[in-house]
Amino acid sequence: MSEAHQEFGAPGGLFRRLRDAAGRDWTGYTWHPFVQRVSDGTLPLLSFRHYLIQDYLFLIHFARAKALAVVKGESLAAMREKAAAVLAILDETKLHLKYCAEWGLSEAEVVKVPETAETVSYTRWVLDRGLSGDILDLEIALAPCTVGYGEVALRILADPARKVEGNAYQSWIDTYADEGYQAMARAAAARIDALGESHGGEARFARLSADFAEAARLEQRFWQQGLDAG
Ligand SMILES: Cc1ncc(CO)c(N)n1
Repeated sequence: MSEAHQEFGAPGGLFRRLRDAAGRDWTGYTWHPFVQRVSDGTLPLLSFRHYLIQDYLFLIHFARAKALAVVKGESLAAMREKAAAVLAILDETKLHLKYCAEWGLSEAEVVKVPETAETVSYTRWVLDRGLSGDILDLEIALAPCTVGYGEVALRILADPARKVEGNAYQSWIDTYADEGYQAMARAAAARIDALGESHGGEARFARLSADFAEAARLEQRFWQQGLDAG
């Protein structure tokens, strides 16, 4: 896999330092077997379906966590960016509902599905980091999600084993490869870099890096629940 991460964060900035420090937790997330099988088209539909329904429920709570970043935003520019990100998350759910509609599942049916432990643990952990910490703690908990899926898409585009023709998961891939999503992911990494400067990232590195790696492991478990359902 090439240099997909070079897209996100500045050299020497807090985002790249956290990503590098997360090591295998990060690569195990962004190149999880679930992702590889989306790329080569061999993921069982049942796996994808389980994942996508849980991801719909995930995004509802993730939007709430992003909204907390509006509340905790320390500048008008930050508040605007986060408000737009809340709307982007709510837009992302259209992808999920489109797939669900193809499977004959309505939104009313999807929201009735109970959240799994993987979904609850990840989303409520992010909310808790934001409630108990400051804006940097919250953004660190949010960033692996936003930036990670940007990297996932770039890894898939660069994958020699990628199935391009007739890949059932192509519209999922397109959503995250889309320039609008990629720009949001780059902006999220840039914000981490800026907050690192303004909010003492250096002195707080040990805790921030533990949180970043924790989010990456929670993401891995999120993919894994899909694989296990296949
Ligand atoms: C679990 C998870 N992480 C990240 C994203 C990207 O928004 C998503 N849709 N779901």
